[in-house]
Amino acid sequence: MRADRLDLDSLDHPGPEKGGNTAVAVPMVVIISSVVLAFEVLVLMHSVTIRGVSSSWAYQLLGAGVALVAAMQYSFVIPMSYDLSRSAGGGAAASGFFIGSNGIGLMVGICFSRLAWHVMSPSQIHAAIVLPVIANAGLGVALASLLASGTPTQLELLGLRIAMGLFEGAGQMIHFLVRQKTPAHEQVRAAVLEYSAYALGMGLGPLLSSKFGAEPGMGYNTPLLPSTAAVSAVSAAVAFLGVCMAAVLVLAIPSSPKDFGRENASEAGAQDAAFHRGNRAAVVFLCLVLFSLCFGVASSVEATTALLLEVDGGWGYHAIGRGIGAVLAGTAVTGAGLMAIQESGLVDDAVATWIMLMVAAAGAVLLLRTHGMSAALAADFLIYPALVCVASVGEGTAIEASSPMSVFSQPNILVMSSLADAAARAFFTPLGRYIFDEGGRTGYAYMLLMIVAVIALADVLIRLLRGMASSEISYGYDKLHVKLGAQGQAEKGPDFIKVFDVPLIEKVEVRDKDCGKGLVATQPIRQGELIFRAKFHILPDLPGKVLLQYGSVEYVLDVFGHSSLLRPNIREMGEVDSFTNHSCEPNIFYTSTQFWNESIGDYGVYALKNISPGTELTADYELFDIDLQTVGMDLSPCKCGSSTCRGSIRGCKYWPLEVLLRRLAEVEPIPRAYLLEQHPTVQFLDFGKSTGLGAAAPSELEKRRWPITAACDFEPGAVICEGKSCVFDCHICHMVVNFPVQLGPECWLPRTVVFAKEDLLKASAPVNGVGGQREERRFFGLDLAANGQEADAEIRMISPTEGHEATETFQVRSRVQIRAGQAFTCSAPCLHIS
Ligand SMILES: C[S@@+](CC[C@H](N)C(=O)[O-])C[C@H]1O[C@@H](n2cnc3c(N)ncnc32)[C@H](O)[C@@H]1O
Repeated sequence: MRADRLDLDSLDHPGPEKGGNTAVAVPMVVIISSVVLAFEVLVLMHSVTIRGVSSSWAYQLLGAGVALVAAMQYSFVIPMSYDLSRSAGGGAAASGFFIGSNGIGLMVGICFSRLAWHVMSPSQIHAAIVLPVIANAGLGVALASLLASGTPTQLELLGLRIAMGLFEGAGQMIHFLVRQKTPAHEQVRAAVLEYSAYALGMGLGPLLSSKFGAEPGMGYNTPLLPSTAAVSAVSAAVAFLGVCMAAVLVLAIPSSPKDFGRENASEAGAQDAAFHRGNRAAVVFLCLVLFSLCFGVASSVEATTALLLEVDGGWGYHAIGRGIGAVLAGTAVTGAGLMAIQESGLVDDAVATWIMLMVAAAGAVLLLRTHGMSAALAADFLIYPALVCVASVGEGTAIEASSPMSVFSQPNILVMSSLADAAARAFFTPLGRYIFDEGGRTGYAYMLLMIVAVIALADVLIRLLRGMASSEISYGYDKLHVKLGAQGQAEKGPDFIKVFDVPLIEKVEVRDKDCGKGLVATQPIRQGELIFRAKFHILPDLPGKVLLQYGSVEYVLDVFGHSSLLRPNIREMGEVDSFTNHSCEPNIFYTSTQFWNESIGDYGVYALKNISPGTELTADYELFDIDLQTVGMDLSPCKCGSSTCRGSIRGCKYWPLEVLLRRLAEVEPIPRAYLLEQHPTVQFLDFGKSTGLGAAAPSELEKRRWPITAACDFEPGAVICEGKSCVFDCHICHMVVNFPVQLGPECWLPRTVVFAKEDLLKASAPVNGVGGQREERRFFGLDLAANGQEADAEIRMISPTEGHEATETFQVRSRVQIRAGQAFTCSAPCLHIS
């Protein structure tokens, strides 16, 4: 098919007709860049809080915005690049090299991002990612001025293309962040959104530049590349360099930002358990192959169609710019359509991918069978958008299969796919033009069909391997499903083992803080106040994700990252409270569990201090009954920033018990004092320390009482304990007792016990002789024997009566032998207050 062979040298290039319109081009780029930039900065600074839009959507829009700007800049120069490439000499392959040359800058930028992601802390990353965006906007202005000014040189244009690639690569840090904030089930959507925005930018760029930029055929000089052979060697070397850099980056650099290193260990363990290692490697590898082939073919089609239109059709640069711009903008529309289809659940990823592959194949066949220019453009219209969408599904799939602590972490997969993209651009663009030049339309069309067939094969293999992995996952989920009844699973897909639909808490909001998400007060909160009642859920100790719907915002909780091991095989996961961060100077405190059964329970979250709006609510994790290392949380170093920060937070079991109990005793009276102040009808009794008494843990989960028992064996007549009693009005019926339990020598556990009405009556005796409205009883806190029943012990008052409401001391003596750990009943003294 040598008849199709292109003779670039024989082309008659138009000379420069006029300079660009600087006055229009610069403000255009400034305005577009500024709008997108302002949006990005707003999202980055978290001042965009749109109710009804999940924060993960906001991040995905941010990623799309960044991609749009990068693509617009990249493609603004495309018509010029075609012109530039031809003046460089070296034939079709050389022109391809010019078009793909920003891949070199891209690779360097990607390496920079990946290193920065590792070296910087999360807060530094948040601050730093604004920089590439700002630099990019500046570059856009420079580009517009240069092109509009009239006579850019080859070197200037090449420099700009490489700089564009560099900044695009540096902007990868933003994509790392975006993908980190995107839950697994939204990764494909995030990728499609990003690549659609990218394609839209690629479409807008040539349209804008053909309208406002410099005219082509201007004063380029100094041909840079001499021959096709040299260009082929350089592009193969660039592709090889990309592969090597990917290998070094993913193997040598840990996956997480500086302080997040071990935090994700349990998550990694969970995901590793759900996804066989070999399968993961194969899935990621195949996704990358698919991804780079798709992008390679897409960029090759884009550049080759331009060549075809120019050489065969005699199209001018502006017409080519508009045509290709329209194809790329069409990609954005296809991407949006794909997203809409995915969101509506009409077809799944597999069906959508296969439809698009068939469309791409139809495009190649069209190229094979027809000769007109409109058919060539139509083929581009069919192939380019379809393959970009397949590529984005491939990248999303690879990220779904990521595992934080392995080589296949999200940042690593993004680096690998970006480098694969850069290498594919650098390699396939000249290759496509070269094959077209050598083999004509037919050869080129066969090449495309062959690559589409390889992509299809890769897709089949990926789906087979994923199917094997997901059957492993679903085994675990099925068990959970049976046990827990995973409501919401049907609508939300198999990603979630549970959906917690939580009403808004009046004074609290979830916001991004230095240690990830945190709870922040939105209104003043008084010391001791009950801020909210927090619910917790009992889950099996298996990996999985839970969807937390808080008002209209959705958060994803990871079972291993957001729950603690309650006992072997059972975990406890809170709802909004899962976002409470630790501080060594906490301002909230949890009361003991008030209620729980086999699936849920709740506890009170109280303020230890007056808390002003905007202050983060923090608890002291070392007051919880958990070993942070065992549950996979690592707070070393602690980032609470308080002046008394203990530096490393490991769990209460590492504290001397005496110190721990003293600290518990310090905080418990605070909510209690507030409660008593707010509710004068609640009576409080400090029973006092007693060496003779203990408390038995409830034998079954549903029992919430902690029965009082003998701490050791007592012979008949022995003194079991001395305690404090008080008189209360039976109609009020609220009694809170501080009942310290001895755990060792000088080691007391303060315990607040709330007596319900029936327990109150059992633990008190009627006081005779007081008239009026009040029906009064004396409260002892111990179970009294019912009338006619033999009591195991006897209560005697030992302190002088100072008034009928005064607290009085009593003594308990055993009547029979009482064994250690045994619950016992007492006989009440005869009470008469005149
Ligand atoms: C229960 S979660 C709290 C919510 C968490 N910030 C999030 O975004 O999901 C506990 C995790 O928060 C982080 N964290 C909380 N307080 C911290 C602190 N004082 N210093 C360092 N990391 C902290 C740790 O990564 C810890 O594993």
